[in-house]
Amino acid sequence: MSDTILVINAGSSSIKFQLFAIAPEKQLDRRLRGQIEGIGTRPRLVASDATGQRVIDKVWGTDEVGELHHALDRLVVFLREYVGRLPVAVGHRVVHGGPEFIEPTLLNSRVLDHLQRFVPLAPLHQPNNLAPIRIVLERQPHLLQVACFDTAFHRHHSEIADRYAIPDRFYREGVRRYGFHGLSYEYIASRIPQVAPEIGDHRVVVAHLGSGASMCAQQGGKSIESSMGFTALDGLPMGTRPGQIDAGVVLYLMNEKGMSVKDVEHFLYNDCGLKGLSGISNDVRDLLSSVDPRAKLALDYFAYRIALFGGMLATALGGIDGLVFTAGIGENAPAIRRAVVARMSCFGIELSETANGKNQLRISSDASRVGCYVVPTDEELMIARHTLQMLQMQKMPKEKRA
Ligand SMILES: Nc1ncnc2c1ncn2[C@@H]1O[C@H](COP(=O)(O)OP(=O)(O)O)[C@@H](O)[C@H]1O
Ligand SMILES: CC(=O)OP(=O)(O)O
Ligand SMILES: [Mg+2]
Repeated sequence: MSDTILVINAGSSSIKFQLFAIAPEKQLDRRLRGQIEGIGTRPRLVASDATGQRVIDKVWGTDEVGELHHALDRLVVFLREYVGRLPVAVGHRVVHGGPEFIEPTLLNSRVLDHLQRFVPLAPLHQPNNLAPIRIVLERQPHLLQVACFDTAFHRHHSEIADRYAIPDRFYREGVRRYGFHGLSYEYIASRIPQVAPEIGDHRVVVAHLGSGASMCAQQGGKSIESSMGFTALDGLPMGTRPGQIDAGVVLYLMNEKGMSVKDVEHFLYNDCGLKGLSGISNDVRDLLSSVDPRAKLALDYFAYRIALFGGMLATALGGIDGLVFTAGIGENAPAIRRAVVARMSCFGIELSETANGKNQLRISSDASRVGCYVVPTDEELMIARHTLQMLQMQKMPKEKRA
């Protein structure tokens, strides 16, 4: 059997994983993809093989898999039974790389300690991203592990895009507009020449709409600007996060409502966004099927803000030639895409109702000046590509490494 690369994308309540075989010509062959979702609520492991055939579907009680490390233990047992042998490398999604980590990085305990410092900047993600790295380091210290950062793809933004209007000393210590979902955007950038050659090197706005949501202005496969900033709280409203909010609201909550720093942090990461606004759910599927006017308000707000940020990013690019939707909502919710594009019609974007209704790759009408697309993202494949590159670099003699 060929060597394999295991990819782990540990989120706030799920662990997504994929296993890739390294084919002889150094191609990546997907062998297994799955996730443990509902950790702490309804823990369930599902995985499928390369043909899409389910190889496991297992449910546990919350008393058995209440926390991330329980889920990791279960994942190790499953992989040991199903795959039988160790991968040659493990690639991880790490949400925050701070100012220093601008490319995929080989992991060791020193790097891990450094990444631990960014936990306060991504409290929902970073601890869960780092937990599996620590476990592998403890149990298999010689196994090559690579951290791939959500922030890295945006690290070449211009200085003007990277700053807040605060004194320079804060910028120097790392208070910057990082941007996130970079692995997803990097993957989409790699797909655009194949799926939409007509927008090739032009000005593209990509909307990654999942549990977390953000948008990215790209040109020539590079990120120019992002809707997110220092943390993954900024920009678009999300399932449970408010997106852009006046800092004065935070001061009000603390000064007038007596909320502590921890209270405010919990509130902003868990109780706002679509969930807070609707009072119903953070899941777009629930809101779309609800007749409650608060669900409609939340969805209208979501589409309105996506269109507003679309305008902002089009300005950063000096115009727009393509609009791409991706991630859970972007790939599967025609009604959201319709509402966004209706608000962006001033840019010359028009949908084909039929194509949009079927989640087709190209969803703009023939008359549309701007091409509009649905491109499924694959953060795990992007991580596997980076990990393979790192593996190959490690095999090179030291003097030949870049
Ligand atoms: N068919 C669908 N229609 C509308 N929204 C959907 C659909 N399928 C998934 N979603 C939305 O996608 C979100 C998850 O997106 P995903 O990209 O998987 O997020 P993450 O990777 O950040 O957990 C869910 O919260 C849900 O609202
Ligand atoms: C950065 C971020 O918001 O990630 P996710 O969408 O996985 O929550
Ligand atoms: Mg995600």
